[in-house]
Amino acid sequence: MDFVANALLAIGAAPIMSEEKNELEEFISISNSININIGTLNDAFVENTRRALIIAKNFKKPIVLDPVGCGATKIRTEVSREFIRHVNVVCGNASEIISLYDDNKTKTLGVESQNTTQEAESSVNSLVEKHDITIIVSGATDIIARKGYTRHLSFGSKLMECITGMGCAFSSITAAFCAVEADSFQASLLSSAFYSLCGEQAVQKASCPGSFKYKALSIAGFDGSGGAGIQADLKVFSAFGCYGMTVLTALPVQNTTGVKKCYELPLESIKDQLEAIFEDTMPDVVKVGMLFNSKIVELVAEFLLKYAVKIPIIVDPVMVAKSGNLLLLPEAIETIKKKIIPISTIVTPNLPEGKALTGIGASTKEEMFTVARALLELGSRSILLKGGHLESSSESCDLLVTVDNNHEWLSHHRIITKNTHGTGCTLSAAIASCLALGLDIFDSCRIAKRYLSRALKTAQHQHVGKGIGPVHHFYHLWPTLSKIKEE
Ligand SMILES: Nc1ncnc2c1ncn2[C@@H]1O[C@H](COP(=O)(O)OP(=O)(O)O)[C@@H](O)[C@H]1O
Ligand SMILES: Cc1ncsc1CCOP(=O)(O)O
Repeated sequence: MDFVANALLAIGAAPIMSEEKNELEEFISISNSININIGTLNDAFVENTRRALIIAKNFKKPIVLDPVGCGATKIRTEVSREFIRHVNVVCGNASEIISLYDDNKTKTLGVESQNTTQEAESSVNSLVEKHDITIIVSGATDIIARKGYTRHLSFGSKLMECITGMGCAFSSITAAFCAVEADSFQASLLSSAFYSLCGEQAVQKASCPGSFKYKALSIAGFDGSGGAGIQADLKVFSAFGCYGMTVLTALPVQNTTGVKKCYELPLESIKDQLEAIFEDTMPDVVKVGMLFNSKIVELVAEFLLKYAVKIPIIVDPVMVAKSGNLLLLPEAIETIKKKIIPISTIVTPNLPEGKALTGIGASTKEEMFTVARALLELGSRSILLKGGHLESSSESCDLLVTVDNNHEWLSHHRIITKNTHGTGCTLSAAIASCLALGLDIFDSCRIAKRYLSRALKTAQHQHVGKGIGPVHHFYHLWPTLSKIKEE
Protein backbone atom coordinates (compact mmCIF):
# COMPACT_ATOMS: atom_id res chain seq x y z
CA MET A 1 0.00 0.00 0.00
CA ASP A 2 2.78 2.48 0.93
CA PHE A 3 4.58 1.62 -2.29
CA VAL A 4 1.50 2.37 -4.41
CA ALA A 5 0.70 5.57 -2.50
CA ASN A 6 4.32 6.78 -2.83
CA ALA A 7 4.35 6.03 -6.57
CA LEU A 8 1.15 8.10 -6.97
CA LEU A 9 2.51 10.96 -4.87
CA ALA A 10 5.69 10.95 -6.96
CA ILE A 11 3.73 11.73 -10.15
CA GLY A 12 1.68 14.47 -8.50
CA ALA A 13 -1.49 12.46 -7.88
CA ALA A 14 -3.34 12.54 -4.55
CA PRO A 15 -4.05 8.94 -3.47
CA ILE A 16 -6.68 7.85 -0.99
CA MET A 17 -7.25 4.18 -0.16
CA SER A 18 -10.44 3.07 1.49
CA GLU A 19 -12.56 -0.02 2.11
CA GLU A 20 -15.04 1.69 4.42
CA LYS A 21 -18.50 1.44 2.87
CA ASN A 22 -19.87 4.52 4.64
CA GLU A 23 -17.39 6.89 3.05
CA LEU A 24 -17.29 5.36 -0.45
CA GLU A 25 -19.75 7.81 -1.94
CA GLU A 26 -17.99 10.91 -0.57
CA PHE A 27 -14.54 9.73 -1.63
CA ILE A 28 -15.65 8.66 -5.09
CA SER A 29 -17.42 11.98 -5.64
CA ILE A 30 -14.19 13.94 -5.02
CA SER A 31 -11.90 11.54 -6.91
CA ASN A 32 -11.04 11.86 -10.59
CA SER A 33 -10.53 8.13 -11.16
CA ILE A 34 -10.91 4.82 -9.31
CA ASN A 35 -8.45 1.90 -9.09
CA ILE A 36 -9.90 -1.44 -7.98
CA ASN A 37 -7.10 -3.77 -6.86
CA ILE A 38 -8.33 -7.22 -5.77
CA GLY A 39 -5.03 -8.13 -4.05
CA THR A 40 -6.54 -8.18 -0.55
CA LEU A 41 -9.74 -9.99 -1.53
CA ASN A 42 -12.31 -11.03 1.09
CA ASP A 43 -16.15 -11.08 1.35
CA ALA A 44 -16.43 -7.53 2.67
CA PHE A 45 -14.09 -6.24 -0.04
CA VAL A 46 -16.21 -7.82 -2.78
CA GLU A 47 -19.42 -6.34 -1.34
CA ASN A 48 -17.89 -2.86 -0.97
CA THR A 49 -16.41 -3.00 -4.47
CA ARG A 50 -19.81 -3.87 -5.97
CA ARG A 51 -21.15 -0.75 -4.25
CA ALA A 52 -18.13 1.35 -5.33
CA LEU A 53 -18.59 0.29 -8.95
CA ILE A 54 -22.22 1.46 -8.98
CA ILE A 55 -21.33 4.79 -7.34
CA ALA A 56 -18.38 5.39 -9.66
CA LYS A 57 -20.54 4.64 -12.70
CA ASN A 58 -23.19 7.11 -11.51
CA PHE A 59 -20.54 9.79 -11.07
CA LYS A 60 -19.06 8.82 -14.50
CA LYS A 61 -15.58 8.26 -13.01
CA PRO A 62 -13.08 6.18 -15.00
CA ILE A 63 -12.35 2.82 -13.35
CA VAL A 64 -9.19 0.70 -13.67
CA LEU A 65 -9.28 -2.94 -12.51
CA ASP A 66 -6.15 -4.80 -11.39
CA PRO A 67 -7.24 -8.48 -11.31
CA VAL A 68 -4.43 -9.58 -8.95
CA GLY A 69 -4.06 -13.37 -8.90
CA CYS A 70 -6.91 -13.97 -11.39
CA GLY A 71 -6.60 -17.63 -12.38
CA ALA A 72 -4.83 -18.61 -9.16
CA THR A 73 -8.10 -19.33 -7.30
CA LYS A 74 -11.72 -19.81 -8.39
CA ILE A 75 -12.96 -16.85 -6.38
CA ARG A 76 -10.40 -14.43 -7.85
CA THR A 77 -11.30 -15.53 -11.37
CA GLU A 78 -15.05 -15.22 -10.74
CA VAL A 79 -14.76 -11.82 -9.05
CA SER A 80 -12.49 -10.47 -11.83
CA ARG A 81 -14.95 -11.67 -14.49
CA GLU A 82 -17.80 -9.97 -12.65
CA PHE A 83 -15.95 -6.64 -12.17
CA ILE A 84 -14.63 -6.45 -15.75
CA ARG A 85 -18.17 -5.71 -16.94
CA HIS A 86 -18.15 -2.37 -15.09
CA VAL A 87 -14.69 -0.93 -15.72
CA ASN A 88 -12.92 1.12 -18.40
CA VAL A 89 -9.44 -0.42 -18.19
CA VAL A 90 -8.07 -3.77 -17.00
CA CYS A 91 -4.36 -3.85 -16.19
CA GLY A 92 -2.84 -7.25 -15.38
CA ASN A 93 -0.01 -9.61 -16.16
CA ALA A 94 -0.27 -12.18 -18.96
CA SER A 95 -1.57 -15.07 -16.81
CA GLU A 96 -4.20 -12.88 -15.18
CA ILE A 97 -5.46 -11.62 -18.55
CA ILE A 98 -5.49 -15.12 -20.10
CA SER A 99 -7.44 -16.42 -17.07
CA LEU A 100 -9.95 -13.60 -17.38
CA TYR A 101 -10.98 -15.03 -20.73
CA ASP A 102 -10.29 -18.75 -20.48
CA ASP A 103 -8.92 -20.47 -17.38
CA ASN A 104 -8.16 -23.66 -19.28
CA LYS A 105 -5.35 -21.93 -21.16
CA THR A 106 -3.06 -21.27 -18.20
CA LYS A 107 -2.41 -22.47 -14.68
CA THR A 108 -1.20 -19.70 -12.42
CA LEU A 109 0.42 -20.50 -9.10
CA GLY A 110 0.04 -17.11 -7.45
CA VAL A 111 0.45 -13.54 -8.51
CA GLU A 112 3.51 -13.98 -10.75
CA SER A 113 2.83 -14.50 -14.45
CA GLN A 114 3.48 -17.96 -15.86
CA ASN A 115 3.08 -16.66 -19.41
CA THR A 116 4.65 -14.17 -21.77
CA THR A 117 2.56 -11.23 -22.96
CA GLN A 118 2.66 -12.70 -26.50
CA GLU A 119 0.82 -15.76 -25.17
CA ALA A 120 -1.96 -13.46 -23.94
CA GLU A 121 -2.50 -11.88 -27.37
CA SER A 122 -5.55 -13.95 -28.44
CA SER A 123 -7.25 -13.61 -25.01
CA VAL A 124 -6.75 -9.83 -25.22
CA ASN A 125 -8.38 -9.73 -28.66
CA SER A 126 -11.35 -11.76 -27.44
CA LEU A 127 -11.75 -9.63 -24.28
CA VAL A 128 -11.75 -6.30 -26.13
CA GLU A 129 -14.27 -7.74 -28.61
CA LYS A 130 -16.54 -8.88 -25.78
CA HIS A 131 -16.26 -5.84 -23.45
CA ASP A 132 -15.84 -2.36 -24.83
CA ILE A 133 -12.77 -1.57 -22.71
CA THR A 134 -8.99 -1.09 -22.82
CA ILE A 135 -6.77 -3.98 -21.75
CA ILE A 136 -3.15 -3.60 -20.68
CA VAL A 137 -0.98 -6.69 -20.37
CA SER A 138 2.19 -5.81 -18.48
CA GLY A 139 5.42 -7.69 -19.03
CA ALA A 140 8.70 -7.48 -20.95
CA THR A 141 6.57 -6.19 -23.85
CA ASP A 142 3.39 -4.40 -22.72
CA ILE A 143 0.28 -4.88 -24.85
CA ILE A 144 -2.27 -2.06 -24.86
CA ALA A 145 -5.46 -2.92 -26.73
CA ARG A 146 -8.95 -1.68 -27.48
CA LYS A 147 -11.33 -2.92 -30.17
CA GLY A 148 -9.58 -2.12 -33.46
CA TYR A 149 -6.32 -0.81 -31.88
CA THR A 150 -3.36 -2.69 -30.46
CA ARG A 151 0.03 -1.31 -29.45
CA HIS A 152 3.13 -3.11 -28.20
CA LEU A 153 5.68 -1.28 -26.03
CA SER A 154 8.98 -2.93 -25.24
CA PHE A 155 10.68 -0.49 -22.86
CA GLY A 156 11.45 -1.13 -19.22
CA SER A 157 14.01 -3.19 -17.37
CA LYS A 158 14.28 -6.80 -16.23
CA LEU A 159 14.99 -5.48 -12.74
CA MET A 160 11.35 -4.31 -12.54
CA GLU A 161 10.35 -8.00 -12.27
CA CYS A 162 12.39 -8.24 -9.06
CA ILE A 163 10.35 -5.66 -7.15
CA THR A 164 7.14 -6.61 -5.45
CA GLY A 165 4.22 -4.24 -5.95
CA MET A 166 5.34 -3.06 -9.40
CA GLY A 167 2.10 -4.31 -11.00
CA CYS A 168 -0.07 -2.61 -8.34
CA ALA A 169 1.83 0.66 -8.75
CA PHE A 170 1.40 0.40 -12.54
CA SER A 171 -2.38 -0.06 -12.42
CA SER A 172 -2.75 2.80 -9.94
CA ILE A 173 -0.61 5.08 -12.13
CA THR A 174 -2.81 4.10 -15.08
CA ALA A 175 -5.81 5.19 -13.02
CA ALA A 176 -4.05 8.52 -12.38
CA PHE A 177 -3.48 8.93 -16.14
CA CYS A 178 -7.19 8.18 -16.69
CA ALA A 179 -7.98 11.03 -14.29
CA VAL A 180 -6.44 13.54 -16.68
CA GLU A 181 -6.99 11.91 -20.09
CA ALA A 182 -10.56 11.02 -20.99
CA ASP A 183 -9.63 8.55 -23.75
CA SER A 184 -8.81 5.43 -21.71
CA PHE A 185 -6.78 3.83 -24.54
CA GLN A 186 -4.64 6.95 -24.88
CA ALA A 187 -4.25 7.19 -21.09
CA SER A 188 -3.20 3.52 -20.89
CA LEU A 189 -0.70 3.89 -23.72
CA LEU A 190 0.90 6.94 -22.09
CA SER A 191 0.90 5.30 -18.67
CA SER A 192 2.62 2.19 -20.01
CA ALA A 193 5.29 4.22 -21.85
CA PHE A 194 5.82 6.51 -18.84
CA TYR A 195 6.11 3.66 -16.32
CA SER A 196 8.55 1.66 -18.45
CA LEU A 197 10.72 4.73 -19.04
CA CYS A 198 10.72 5.42 -15.28
CA GLY A 199 11.99 1.84 -14.82
CA GLU A 200 14.76 2.41 -17.38
CA GLN A 201 15.84 5.63 -15.70
CA ALA A 202 15.75 4.11 -12.22
CA VAL A 203 18.03 1.31 -13.39
CA GLN A 204 20.65 3.90 -14.44
CA LYS A 205 20.78 5.11 -10.85
CA ALA A 206 20.17 1.92 -8.86
CA SER A 207 21.84 -1.28 -9.97
CA CYS A 208 19.59 -3.24 -7.63
CA PRO A 209 16.13 -3.07 -6.11
CA GLY A 210 17.33 -2.25 -2.56
CA SER A 211 14.92 -3.56 0.07
CA PHE A 212 14.82 -6.16 2.84
CA LYS A 213 12.86 -8.48 0.59
CA TYR A 214 15.91 -10.34 -0.73
CA LYS A 215 17.91 -12.13 1.94
CA ALA A 216 21.31 -13.70 1.47
CA LEU A 217 23.11 -15.88 4.00
CA SER A 218 26.87 -16.37 4.08
CA ILE A 219 28.22 -19.42 5.90
CA ALA A 220 31.93 -18.61 5.99
CA GLY A 221 35.06 -17.63 7.89
CA PHE A 222 36.02 -14.37 9.58
CA ASP A 223 38.22 -11.61 8.22
CA GLY A 224 38.64 -8.83 10.75
CA SER A 225 40.57 -6.81 8.15
CA GLY A 226 37.29 -6.52 6.23
CA GLY A 227 38.28 -7.57 2.71
CA ALA A 228 37.29 -11.23 2.61
CA GLY A 229 35.18 -13.85 4.42
CA ILE A 230 31.84 -12.93 6.02
CA GLN A 231 32.81 -9.27 6.22
CA ALA A 232 33.27 -9.03 2.45
CA ASP A 233 30.11 -11.06 1.86
CA LEU A 234 28.01 -8.67 3.94
CA LYS A 235 29.44 -5.71 2.05
CA VAL A 236 28.69 -7.32 -1.32
CA PHE A 237 25.14 -8.33 -0.34
CA SER A 238 24.53 -4.75 0.78
CA ALA A 239 26.07 -3.32 -2.40
CA PHE A 240 23.55 -5.39 -4.37
CA GLY A 241 20.55 -4.35 -2.26
CA CYS A 242 20.20 -7.70 -0.48
CA TYR A 243 19.75 -8.08 3.27
CA GLY A 244 22.83 -9.96 4.47
CA MET A 245 23.06 -12.55 7.26
CA THR A 246 25.98 -14.69 8.43
CA VAL A 247 26.94 -17.93 10.14
CA LEU A 248 30.57 -18.02 11.28
CA THR A 249 32.46 -21.28 10.65
CA ALA A 250 36.01 -20.42 11.71
CA LEU A 251 38.02 -17.56 13.14
CA PRO A 252 41.22 -16.89 11.22
CA VAL A 253 43.15 -14.03 12.79
CA GLN A 254 44.35 -12.05 9.82
CA ASN A 255 45.14 -8.73 8.26
CA THR A 256 46.25 -7.73 4.77
CA THR A 257 49.69 -9.30 5.35
CA GLY A 258 48.32 -12.76 6.05
CA VAL A 259 46.66 -15.20 8.43
CA LYS A 260 48.42 -15.34 11.82
CA LYS A 261 46.50 -18.25 13.27
CA CYS A 262 43.10 -19.89 12.99
CA TYR A 263 40.80 -20.51 15.99
CA GLU A 264 38.39 -23.40 15.56
CA LEU A 265 34.82 -22.91 16.71
CA PRO A 266 32.95 -25.63 18.62
CA LEU A 267 30.85 -27.59 16.11
CA GLU A 268 27.80 -27.03 18.27
CA SER A 269 28.15 -23.25 17.97
CA ILE A 270 27.92 -23.51 14.17
CA LYS A 271 24.86 -25.74 14.41
CA ASP A 272 23.22 -23.30 16.85
CA GLN A 273 23.88 -20.36 14.52
CA LEU A 274 22.38 -22.22 11.55
CA GLU A 275 19.28 -23.17 13.53
CA ALA A 276 18.85 -19.62 14.84
CA ILE A 277 18.82 -18.20 11.30
CA PHE A 278 16.64 -20.83 9.64
CA GLU A 279 13.99 -21.00 12.39
CA ASP A 280 13.54 -17.24 12.08
CA THR A 281 14.37 -15.94 8.58
CA MET A 282 14.48 -18.12 5.49
CA PRO A 283 17.20 -16.78 3.15
CA ASP A 284 16.68 -16.58 -0.63
CA VAL A 285 20.20 -17.78 -1.27
CA VAL A 286 23.04 -19.40 0.68
CA LYS A 287 26.69 -18.77 -0.02
CA VAL A 288 29.17 -21.22 1.51
CA GLY A 289 32.81 -20.12 1.92
CA MET A 290 35.56 -21.27 4.29
CA LEU A 291 34.61 -24.51 6.08
CA PHE A 292 38.02 -25.40 7.61
CA ASN A 293 37.58 -29.12 8.42
CA SER A 294 35.54 -32.16 7.39
CA LYS A 295 33.32 -32.09 10.49
CA ILE A 296 32.16 -28.55 9.60
CA VAL A 297 31.68 -29.52 5.94
CA GLU A 298 29.49 -32.45 7.01
CA LEU A 299 27.47 -30.41 9.46
CA VAL A 300 26.77 -27.60 6.98
CA ALA A 301 26.01 -30.00 4.10
CA GLU A 302 23.58 -32.08 6.17
CA PHE A 303 21.84 -28.98 7.49
CA LEU A 304 21.42 -27.43 4.04
CA LEU A 305 20.25 -30.73 2.56
CA LYS A 306 17.47 -30.76 5.14
CA TYR A 307 16.48 -27.09 5.40
CA ALA A 308 17.60 -25.34 2.21
CA VAL A 309 16.17 -27.65 -0.43
CA LYS A 310 14.61 -24.93 -2.57
CA ILE A 311 17.32 -22.29 -2.15
CA PRO A 312 20.23 -21.76 -4.57
CA ILE A 313 23.49 -22.75 -2.89
CA ILE A 314 26.77 -21.20 -4.05
CA VAL A 315 29.88 -23.02 -2.90
CA ASP A 316 33.22 -21.24 -2.95
CA PRO A 317 35.55 -24.13 -2.02
CA VAL A 318 38.06 -21.90 -0.23
CA MET A 319 41.32 -23.78 0.50
CA VAL A 320 44.33 -21.46 0.68
CA ALA A 321 44.48 -17.67 1.29
CA LYS A 322 46.40 -15.41 -1.13
CA SER A 323 48.98 -15.13 1.63
CA GLY A 324 49.55 -18.89 1.34
CA ASN A 325 47.89 -19.93 4.62
CA LEU A 326 45.61 -22.98 4.79
CA LEU A 327 41.90 -22.25 5.21
CA LEU A 328 40.80 -25.86 4.66
CA LEU A 329 42.54 -28.89 6.13
CA PRO A 330 43.53 -31.35 3.37
CA GLU A 331 41.52 -34.09 5.13
CA ALA A 332 38.31 -32.12 4.27
CA ILE A 333 38.73 -32.13 0.47
CA GLU A 334 37.00 -35.52 0.02
CA THR A 335 34.07 -34.42 2.19
CA ILE A 336 33.72 -31.22 0.14
CA LYS A 337 33.54 -33.40 -3.00
CA LYS A 338 31.10 -35.93 -1.61
CA LYS A 339 28.83 -33.83 0.61
CA ILE A 340 28.64 -30.19 -0.33
CA ILE A 341 29.33 -29.99 -4.08
CA PRO A 342 26.47 -32.39 -5.00
CA ILE A 343 23.88 -30.13 -3.29
CA SER A 344 25.16 -26.92 -4.86
CA THR A 345 23.72 -24.76 -7.64
CA ILE A 346 27.17 -23.49 -8.58
CA VAL A 347 30.74 -24.07 -7.39
CA THR A 348 33.36 -21.33 -7.90
CA PRO A 349 36.86 -22.83 -7.52
CA ASN A 350 40.07 -21.09 -8.56
CA LEU A 351 42.60 -23.12 -10.55
CA PRO A 352 44.52 -24.60 -7.55
CA GLU A 353 41.17 -25.55 -5.95
CA GLY A 354 40.06 -27.07 -9.27
CA LYS A 355 43.24 -29.15 -9.26
CA ALA A 356 42.77 -30.25 -5.63
CA LEU A 357 39.21 -31.37 -6.42
CA THR A 358 39.86 -33.16 -9.74
CA GLY A 359 43.58 -33.91 -9.78
CA ILE A 360 43.82 -31.98 -13.08
CA GLY A 361 45.81 -28.78 -13.40
CA ALA A 362 45.31 -26.13 -16.09
CA SER A 363 47.71 -23.65 -17.63
CA THR A 364 45.71 -22.89 -20.80
CA LYS A 365 42.09 -22.10 -21.59
CA GLU A 366 41.69 -25.50 -23.29
CA GLU A 367 42.86 -27.20 -20.11
CA MET A 368 40.41 -25.11 -18.09
CA PHE A 369 37.65 -26.77 -20.13
CA THR A 370 38.87 -30.22 -19.12
CA VAL A 371 38.99 -29.23 -15.43
CA ALA A 372 35.53 -27.60 -15.53
CA ARG A 373 33.98 -30.72 -17.10
CA ALA A 374 35.64 -32.95 -14.51
CA LEU A 375 34.28 -30.67 -11.76
CA LEU A 376 30.76 -30.99 -13.17
CA GLU A 377 31.07 -34.76 -12.66
CA LEU A 378 31.09 -34.09 -8.91
CA GLY A 379 27.37 -33.30 -9.07
CA SER A 380 26.89 -29.52 -9.03
CA ARG A 381 24.53 -27.95 -11.56
CA SER A 382 27.17 -25.50 -12.73
CA ILE A 383 30.82 -24.58 -12.31
CA LEU A 384 32.53 -21.22 -12.56
CA LEU A 385 36.21 -22.07 -12.86
CA LYS A 386 38.12 -18.86 -12.08
CA GLY A 387 41.20 -18.09 -14.09
CA GLY A 388 42.74 -15.40 -11.90
CA HIS A 389 45.72 -17.67 -11.26
CA LEU A 390 46.47 -18.04 -15.00
CA GLU A 391 48.90 -15.19 -14.75
CA SER A 392 50.53 -15.86 -18.14
CA SER A 393 47.34 -14.52 -19.75
CA SER A 394 46.66 -10.81 -20.23
CA GLU A 395 43.00 -11.62 -19.73
CA SER A 396 41.48 -12.77 -16.46
CA CYS A 397 39.14 -15.41 -17.85
CA ASP A 398 36.60 -17.45 -15.92
CA LEU A 399 34.74 -20.37 -17.50
CA LEU A 400 31.09 -21.05 -16.71
CA VAL A 401 29.82 -24.52 -17.60
CA THR A 402 26.42 -26.00 -16.82
CA VAL A 403 25.04 -29.55 -16.69
CA ASP A 404 22.93 -28.91 -19.77
CA ASN A 405 26.12 -28.50 -21.81
CA ASN A 406 26.12 -24.71 -22.07
CA HIS A 407 29.21 -22.68 -21.43
CA GLU A 408 30.45 -19.09 -21.55
CA TRP A 409 33.80 -17.40 -21.03
CA LEU A 410 33.68 -14.37 -18.75
CA SER A 411 36.64 -12.27 -19.50
CA HIS A 412 38.19 -9.01 -18.35
CA HIS A 413 41.64 -7.64 -19.09
CA ARG A 414 44.00 -8.30 -16.19
CA ILE A 415 44.11 -5.29 -13.89
CA ILE A 416 47.55 -4.41 -12.61
CA THR A 417 47.01 -4.19 -8.87
CA LYS A 418 48.27 -5.64 -5.62
CA ASN A 419 44.81 -5.25 -4.06
CA THR A 420 43.27 -8.65 -4.74
CA HIS A 421 42.45 -9.78 -1.20
CA GLY A 422 38.98 -11.32 -1.16
CA THR A 423 38.37 -11.40 -4.94
CA GLY A 424 37.01 -14.96 -4.74
CA CYS A 425 34.68 -14.14 -1.82
CA THR A 426 33.52 -10.97 -3.58
CA LEU A 427 32.73 -12.76 -6.85
CA SER A 428 30.80 -15.61 -5.23
CA ALA A 429 28.86 -13.25 -2.93
CA ALA A 430 27.94 -11.13 -5.97
CA ILE A 431 26.68 -14.25 -7.81
CA ALA A 432 24.70 -15.18 -4.69
CA SER A 433 23.14 -11.70 -4.55
CA CYS A 434 22.05 -11.83 -8.19
CA LEU A 435 20.53 -15.30 -7.69
CA ALA A 436 18.66 -13.98 -4.63
CA LEU A 437 17.29 -11.17 -6.81
CA GLY A 438 15.93 -13.79 -9.18
CA LEU A 439 18.41 -13.64 -12.06
CA ASP A 440 19.49 -16.84 -13.83
CA ILE A 441 22.94 -18.36 -13.46
CA PHE A 442 24.39 -16.84 -16.66
CA ASP A 443 23.20 -13.29 -15.95
CA SER A 444 24.28 -13.66 -12.31
CA CYS A 445 27.84 -14.65 -13.27
CA ARG A 446 28.09 -11.94 -15.95
CA ILE A 447 26.94 -9.19 -13.58
CA ALA A 448 29.11 -10.50 -10.72
CA LYS A 449 32.19 -10.56 -12.96
CA ARG A 450 31.53 -6.98 -14.11
CA TYR A 451 31.02 -5.84 -10.51
CA LEU A 452 34.25 -7.52 -9.35
CA SER A 453 36.26 -6.10 -12.25
CA ARG A 454 35.10 -2.57 -11.38
CA ALA A 455 35.72 -3.18 -7.68
CA LEU A 456 39.28 -4.28 -8.55
CA LYS A 457 39.86 -1.34 -10.87
CA THR A 458 38.60 1.29 -8.42
CA ALA A 459 40.75 -0.14 -5.60
CA GLN A 460 43.88 -0.18 -7.78
CA HIS A 461 45.36 2.93 -6.18
CA GLN A 462 43.74 2.63 -2.74
CA HIS A 463 45.74 1.72 0.34
CA VAL A 464 44.43 -0.43 3.15
CA GLY A 465 47.10 -2.15 5.23
CA LYS A 466 50.67 -3.09 4.39
CA GLY A 467 49.96 -6.18 2.34
CA ILE A 468 47.41 -7.39 -0.19
CA GLY A 469 44.61 -4.82 0.08
CA PRO A 470 40.87 -5.30 -0.49
CA VAL A 471 38.78 -4.45 -3.55
CA HIS A 472 36.32 -1.52 -3.48
CA HIS A 473 32.95 -3.10 -2.68
CA PHE A 474 31.06 0.22 -2.77
CA TYR A 475 32.66 1.91 -5.78
CA HIS A 476 29.24 2.69 -7.21
CA LEU A 477 27.80 4.16 -3.99
CA TRP A 478 30.52 6.35 -2.52
CA PRO A 479 30.54 8.92 -5.35
CA THR A 480 26.75 9.17 -4.89
CA LEU A 481 27.20 10.07 -1.24
CA SER A 482 29.71 12.78 -2.03
CA LYS A 483 27.30 14.18 -4.63
CA ILE A 484 24.51 14.27 -2.05
CA LYS A 485 26.81 16.14 0.34
CA GLU A 486 27.57 18.73 -2.35
CA GLU A 487 23.87 19.42 -2.98
N1 LIG B 1 44.31 -8.86 -11.71
C1 LIG B 1 43.05 -9.18 -12.01
N2 LIG B 1 42.38 -8.45 -12.94
C2 LIG B 1 41.10 -8.75 -13.25
N3 LIG B 1 40.43 -9.77 -12.69
C3 LIG B 1 41.06 -10.53 -11.78
C4 LIG B 1 42.40 -10.28 -11.39
N4 LIG B 1 42.75 -11.21 -10.45
C5 LIG B 1 41.69 -11.99 -10.24
N5 LIG B 1 40.67 -11.60 -11.06
C6 LIG B 1 39.33 -12.18 -11.09
O1 LIG B 1 38.93 -12.30 -9.73
C7 LIG B 1 38.11 -13.45 -9.54
C8 LIG B 1 38.73 -14.35 -8.49
O2 LIG B 1 39.83 -14.91 -9.06
P1 LIG B 1 40.88 -15.93 -8.56
O3 LIG B 1 42.08 -15.15 -8.16
O4 LIG B 1 41.06 -16.91 -9.66
O5 LIG B 1 40.19 -16.63 -7.33
P2 LIG B 1 40.50 -16.60 -5.77
O6 LIG B 1 40.34 -15.19 -5.31
O7 LIG B 1 39.49 -17.52 -5.23
O8 LIG B 1 41.90 -17.11 -5.65
C9 LIG B 1 38.02 -14.07 -10.94
O9 LIG B 1 36.87 -13.58 -11.60
C10 LIG B 1 39.26 -13.59 -11.63
O10 LIG B 1 39.12 -13.66 -13.02
C1 LIG C 1 38.15 -16.82 2.05
C2 LIG C 1 38.36 -16.33 3.38
N1 LIG C 1 37.46 -16.59 4.31
C3 LIG C 1 37.79 -16.10 5.44
S1 LIG C 1 39.21 -15.30 5.39
C4 LIG C 1 39.44 -15.59 3.80
C5 LIG C 1 40.64 -15.05 3.12
C6 LIG C 1 40.76 -15.33 1.69
O1 LIG C 1 40.98 -14.21 0.96
P1 LIG C 1 42.14 -14.21 -0.13
O2 LIG C 1 42.40 -15.61 -0.56
O3 LIG C 1 41.59 -13.40 -1.25
O4 LIG C 1 43.31 -13.57 0.56
